[in-house]
Amino acid sequence: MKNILELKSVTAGYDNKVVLKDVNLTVKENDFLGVIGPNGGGKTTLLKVILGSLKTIQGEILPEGNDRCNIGYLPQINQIDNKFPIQVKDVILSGLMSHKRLFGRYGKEDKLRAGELMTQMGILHLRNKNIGELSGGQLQRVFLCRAIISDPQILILDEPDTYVDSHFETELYGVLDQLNDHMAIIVVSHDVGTISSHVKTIACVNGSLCYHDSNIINEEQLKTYNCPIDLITHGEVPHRVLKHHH
Ligand SMILES: Nc1ncnc2c1ncn2[C@@H]1O[C@H](COP(=O)(O)OP(=O)(O)OP(=O)(O)O)[C@@H](O)[C@H]1O
Repeated sequence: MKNILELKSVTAGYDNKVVLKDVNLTVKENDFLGVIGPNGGGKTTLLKVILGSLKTIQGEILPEGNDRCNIGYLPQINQIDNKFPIQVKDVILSGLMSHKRLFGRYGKEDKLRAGELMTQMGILHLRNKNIGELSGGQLQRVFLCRAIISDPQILILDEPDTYVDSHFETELYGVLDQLNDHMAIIVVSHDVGTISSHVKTIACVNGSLCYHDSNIINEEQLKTYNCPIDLITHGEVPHRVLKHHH
């Protein structure tokens, strides 16, 4: 399987504060990586580095610059400004913006693709609504369509299970399983249990990054990875932290 993104000895942070130290990570085609870790451990910082919105202090990311792979990104829903008066269909099409020349218009095919995705996510009836009128789960679906409309090589989701009902959560992971046939997926979650049965491998981020080449991980391993279980699960600690991948 081909490597599509590599982080080599990356150190990153803000001003003089180092948040991630000496991080190594390789993403291959068809990877489905779950990123877990305690609050403030650096999960979002890792995503910013991968997305190129935060410069590294040290280390390198391959491929460099313009050769960087195409990445689709679903931000945390609470970071989205839904007061901005924009319609659902235009939000989804805006996922193609960086692929269009400046002032490039969306073509017929782009609009058809947006329609297909909205149908797939069950939100076609919302296409002319302003995003401010949507529920958290509906907004999540809209931004997922936006993230995948350009058919990226890697899809990154930051806490996609927040603000969604359990029905959509199951549906979401069903959609992700399908997408994983032709794109790598990185999903950040606080909740080990939720992502457990869907990811193929796991990275624990708590200042450093420990890669676990399996979706089954136990409490002991989490401790050695500097990822204390009590900090990353809500409520009861499950006996078996992660289930088998089906
Ligand atoms: N823009 C910023 N400027 C300065 N410090 C920041 C900035 N963003 C994050 N930090 C700090 O970096 C550390 C890691 O934050 P980050 O958001 O990456 O963690 P996280 O693992 O995603 O946390 P959470 O699970 O709470 O979302 C925290 O101590 C945070 O306060």
